Formats: sequence, C-alpha cells, structure tokens
Amino acid sequence: MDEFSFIDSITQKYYRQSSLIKGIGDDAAVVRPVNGFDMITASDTMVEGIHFRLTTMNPYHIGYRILGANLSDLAAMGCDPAYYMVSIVIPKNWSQKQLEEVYSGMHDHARQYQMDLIGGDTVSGNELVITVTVYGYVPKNRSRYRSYAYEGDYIFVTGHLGDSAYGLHLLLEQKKAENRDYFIRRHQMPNPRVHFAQELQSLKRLCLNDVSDGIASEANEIAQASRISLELNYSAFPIRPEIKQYSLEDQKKWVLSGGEDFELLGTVAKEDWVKVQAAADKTNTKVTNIGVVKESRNNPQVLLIQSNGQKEKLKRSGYVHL
Ligand SMILES: Nc1ncnc2c1ncn2[C@@H]1O[C@H](COP(=O)(O)OP(=O)(O)O)[C@@H](O)[C@H]1O
Ligand SMILES: Cc1ncc(C[n+]2csc(CCOP(=O)(O)OP(=O)(O)O)c2C)c(N)n1
Ligand SMILES: [Mg+2]
Ligand SMILES: [Mg+2]
Ligand SMILES: [Mg+2]
Repeated sequence: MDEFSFIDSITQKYYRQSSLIKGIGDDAAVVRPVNGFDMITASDTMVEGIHFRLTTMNPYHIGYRILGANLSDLAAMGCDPAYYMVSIVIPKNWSQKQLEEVYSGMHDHARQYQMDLIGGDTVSGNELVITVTVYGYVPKNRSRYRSYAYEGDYIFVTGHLGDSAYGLHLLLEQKKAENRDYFIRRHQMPNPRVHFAQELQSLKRLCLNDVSDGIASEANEIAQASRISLELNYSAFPIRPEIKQYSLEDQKKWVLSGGEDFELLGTVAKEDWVKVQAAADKTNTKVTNIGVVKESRNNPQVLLIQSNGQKEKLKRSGYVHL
C-alpha cells in the first residue's frame, strides 16, 4: 500500500465534532472554536526502545497508550477532548496489519471521547516513532494550572500509584505474579481521568498535574509552579496490596518514580474537597487525600511523611529523558 492509499484508509467516514470545518484531505485542518471556550493543545511522543519494546506492547497497545498519554495531559488541564493529529515514522519491516493495529488502538481510545483524527504526517524510517497532538476545549479561564495550589489545600491523587511500573517490571523480568494481567493491562492500556476532571469544571480553582514521570516529579512541579510545599503522607498513598508485599525500597521505586500512572495529582481548597469526592463517585474514580499544602514561598519543596512520622525531602526522581 502506498502513502496515499494508507492516508485514505485512516480517514474517518464522518466527523463527530461540530467545530470541525475541514478534516483530513487539504494542506491543513480547519477548526472554528465556539465562543466562551479556550483551546488546549498538548503533544507526546513514543519511541521504540524508550517507551516500549515489541515484547512489552503490541501495536494496538502502542496506539491506545500514545493517545492515553495525550488524553492524560488534557485531563490535567480540565478540558473536553476534541481532536488529534498523528505523525508517524514507520519502519520498513512493519506490515500493513501492524500499522492498522496502531491506528485501531488510537481509534478505539478516541471514540470513547468523541475525538476526531484531523491530520498528521507519514514518513518511513528505521524505528517506530509516533507523535500525537491533541486539542480540546475548556470553558474560558477554567484551565487547571500547576501554579494553582494554595496554602491549606488538600492534596489528592486518583486511582492507584505504581501499577504501570510494576506491570512493566513483570513484563521485562518475565515474572509470574498475583494478578499479573491486571498490572500489565495498566501499563499497556492506561485510563486517563478525563471524565473526573470534566466533572470538576464548575470549581473556580483547582490545581492539576498528570502523573506521567512519577509522582515525585509531578509533586515537585506543582511545588515549584505554585511556590508552596506539599506534605505527602506515604501511609495514605493508594497502593495495591500486591505491591505492598515488596520491600519499601522496591515499592517506592514503582510508586514514587516509576511513572506512566496517568493518574491526576491535584490540590483543592479544603471546603471544595466534598465536590472532588462527589465527582469521583459520579465518574467511578477512586480518589485519595494524601496530604496538605503548606506555605513556603522561599523554599518550595515536597516532604514525604513516613509511617513513623519522620519527614524526608522528596526529590524529583521520576523518569528524565535528557
Ligand atoms: N521539544 C519541545 N519543544 C517545545 N516545547 C516543549 C518541548 N518539549 C516539551 N515542551 C513543553 O514543555 C512543557 C513540559 O513538557 P513535558 O514535561 O513533556 O510535559 P508532560 O509531562 O505534561 O507531557 C509543556 O508545555 C510542553 O509542551
Ligand atoms: C521498554 C520500556 N522501558 C522503560 C519504560 C519506562 N518509561 C519510558 S518513558 C517514561 C516516562 C513517561 O514518558 P514521557 O515521554 O516522559 O511522558 P511525558 O512526561 O512527556 O508525558 C517511562 C516511565 C517503558 N515504558 N518501556
Ligand atoms: Mg510530554
Ligand atoms: Mg503532563
Ligand atoms: Mg504527557
């Protein structure tokens, strides 16, 4: 199949979003945003050998996960997903079927949020590299910045931490384990918290960051951006019992800096905590209060309170590319 029939094959028969004027097929796509909304855009890349190996993910998972990583950034801005664009470098030894599976993973994930594929680029090369750019809308001035944490806020996190990194560990070590399939699925098919964040759009102020590199990293990003300190209670962290069976050192490696949880880390005024709990109930999302925000303008940092009450400075220990 040549490049042009490939593009034909991935073009949607119809589009779901009413703000789309022109999708795939011209020099660029055209969107007419609705008044009263801000447009949000984010981009993430997956590279063979860095984000996956053919032993850790099949082509369907690659598609599902790359859209998931991008959706997670949209969720962290509190936004409604609308569009995505895909730029792909395809290795010469990849079959048409493998390529179709990558797109099928993206399509299936996109359909859950009524997103449309509106463009991209196709190039051949030596290893698979896929970049997805997403677009969405948020009611004017309701974006959820990392700089929105205030002294006295409750800190919360969705879902469980460490599942994906533990799943990757089981895949790489080819280990048998209790509920192995669950952890592997959490690695291969993440569940970004889009609906939960949408449900909170009525809140005037909310600070959100998605956990892609590891909570140690994202918590520090919030502390720096908001110029406050986060005090986190390790004993309150939502960690699966299968992970808790391991030594504290192993646990922390997965839970604090394993990355790819694609959960949301947030802070909210104490009086709005009940609204966060209600949004969690409504969208079937687990949410856990894991600490409080402290004043610290001159020395923003993250402190981890151990089960014995001792406080330790939590450094930015998540995944770093360069
Ligand atoms: N190569 C780049 N060129 C321009 N902006 C970039 C580049 N890489 C990252 N960014 C921007 O830097 C910020 C942080 O990026 P990143 O750490 O990848 O965010 P996230 O972890 O949320 O995906 C974002 O605003 C992103 O758009
Ligand atoms: C084979 C393999 N080795 C290691 C990892 C772990 N890993 C790769 S990238 C990454 C961090 C998340 O990716 P990044 O591109 O930094 O996402 P972003 O923060 O930009 O959303 C992690 C934990 C993996 N997923 N697969
Ligand atoms: Mg990124
Ligand atoms: Mg992010
Ligand atoms: Mg990201």
